[in-house]
Amino acid sequence: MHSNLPSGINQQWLASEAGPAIEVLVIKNSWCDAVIACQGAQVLHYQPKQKLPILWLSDTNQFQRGKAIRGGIPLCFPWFGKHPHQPDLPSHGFARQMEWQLQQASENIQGHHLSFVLKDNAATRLLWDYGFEATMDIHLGNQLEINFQVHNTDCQPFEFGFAWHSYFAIQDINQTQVHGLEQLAFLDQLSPDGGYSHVETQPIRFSSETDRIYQQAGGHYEISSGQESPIYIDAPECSSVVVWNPWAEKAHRLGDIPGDSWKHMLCVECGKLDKANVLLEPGQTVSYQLVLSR
Ligand SMILES: O=P(O)(O)OC[C@H]1O[C@@H](O)[C@H](O)[C@@H](O)[C@@H]1O
Repeated sequence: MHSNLPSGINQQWLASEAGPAIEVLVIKNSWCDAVIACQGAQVLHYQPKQKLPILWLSDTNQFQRGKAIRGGIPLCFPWFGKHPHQPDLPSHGFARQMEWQLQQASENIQGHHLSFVLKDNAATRLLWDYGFEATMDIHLGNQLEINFQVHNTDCQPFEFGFAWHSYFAIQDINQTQVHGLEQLAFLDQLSPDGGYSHVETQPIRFSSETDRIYQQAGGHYEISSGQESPIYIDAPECSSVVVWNPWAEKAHRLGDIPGDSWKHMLCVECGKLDKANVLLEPGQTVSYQLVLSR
């Protein structure tokens, strides 16, 4: 229970039949409406005033503590995708399944500001045996700004990968385009040939399952879909971008993408991953920023 939350923030619990509920902070200010889960410090909803929501969130989430929430902005950390040596470890790391501590919540004329921290503990040590402190600073104003910081508190270096696995709300995948990744080599995760040998000259359009990793991304992208106003994504320090839509068949295999809801979601995931993983020396800190607007 958090005492002294500033006005405009309400603490709520998302009920789960499967066990303890998930704590969320519901924010309303003159700029936006938003919902943030303390599990994963995960933004679940962000809607600038007079505009459509920017993020997609599954209707069928069970909000079961310790289980990844499908939608919003889960953070993949300290690895992306399958663990490189131990495939039985959780996909996309453990940060999205863990409870982050709310350290600070404040309000000013530009909106609300929340600061969450996750430090190594017995559970993280079992999965990744390093001392670390990760901070997620979230500003909820006329744009959504997230600053992610990793500090190495260990006495040895470690390597990590991360991505904001953002699920964007789109009108129709068949009418959607992503601008900003033209002319860049990408790894097609669905193609058996491997390697960063694929390049497209036009904005990305979608007509089947798509799962691509770009490693030399420029940091500025735009998603346009039908008549809706575009979504702008800025992540200047993130050279890796994953573009993912599961299409019908994989959506039905995965949890929490019911019916044709896969047509209304698109993941554009900014971070540093795979061959762009970050090596952090003891005592060092690195930080990355993500800004979303519409
Ligand atoms: O179901 P998860 O673990 O959230 O992962 C969803 C997807 O995440 C994407 O980032 C990957 O590129 C996909 O291959 C994967 O299927």
